[in-house]
Amino acid sequence: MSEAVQTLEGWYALHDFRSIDWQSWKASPPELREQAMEELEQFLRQCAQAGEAKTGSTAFYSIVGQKADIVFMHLRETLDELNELEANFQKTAFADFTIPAYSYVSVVELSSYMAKPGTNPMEDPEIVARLKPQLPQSRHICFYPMNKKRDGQDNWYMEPMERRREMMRNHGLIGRSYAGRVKQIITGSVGFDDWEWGVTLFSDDPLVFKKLVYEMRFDEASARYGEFGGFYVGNLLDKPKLDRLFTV
Ligand code: VOV
Repeated sequence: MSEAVQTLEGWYALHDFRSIDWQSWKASPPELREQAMEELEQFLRQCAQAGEAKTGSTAFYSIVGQKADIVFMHLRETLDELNELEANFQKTAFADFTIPAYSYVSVVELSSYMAKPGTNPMEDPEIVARLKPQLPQSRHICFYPMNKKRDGQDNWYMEPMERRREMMRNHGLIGRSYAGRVKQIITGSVGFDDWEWGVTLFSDDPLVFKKLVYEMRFDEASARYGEFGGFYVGNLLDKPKLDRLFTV
């Protein structure tokens, strides 16, 4: 049996994608829409408080295309808190105008392929910060789930540790060449959701997503072993954009 890589886990993650029921939104009286927006903004303020208290982080983006209209990405200490957040949102008047489109449950993960031997990673503030990250306010988000293949000769899980380490080293080198232009949050979802990892990328330039993902397609870890689910891409929903989006 190949040796399983040790992983470090941080905050739990929920990606909550919603579509807007535009027909109901347009047909509802202005007071109800106003109330719904107020309750959404209150929910977002509560989410922001977790960021200020460093007990979690939430990102809120609109989604381009028909897969969904908005996404909340929540990071929290426990699955219970994620459940509470879901319920708190459902209780808002705004949620009545949304239709669940997709969700993804995972946990922020770092694997130890690149770990320095003989050190305790949890004593490294940089590692702790990566396990419990504050989500950036970048202009764009890109999310997709992925697997490492188990198919005949192309079985990631049958590769010896040293081979996998080498491939992850090359993967990391490509990633590092995008430093400062993109932030990646890799969340593990084995046992939690339908794919093995969630990949969430943040950047101010959406073309960086395309170029990075494309370049990685030629790298062995992705070229031979990567399997990918649907891609969701979107734009930061700040207050002016939120108001514009829902004004009818
Ligand atoms: C944007 C930059 C970037 C950088 C710097 C980077 C670096 C690294 C390092 C150093 C490591 C290994 C240690 C760790 O930190 O876990 C990883 C790990 C991982 N990655 Fe990565 N990755 C990036 C970006 C990045 C992207 C864009 C993707 C999607 C791949 C694609 O083809 O679409 C990805 C995937 C992953 C996955 C699924 C894992 C876990 C694999 C496992 O078997 O455990 N990743 N990644």
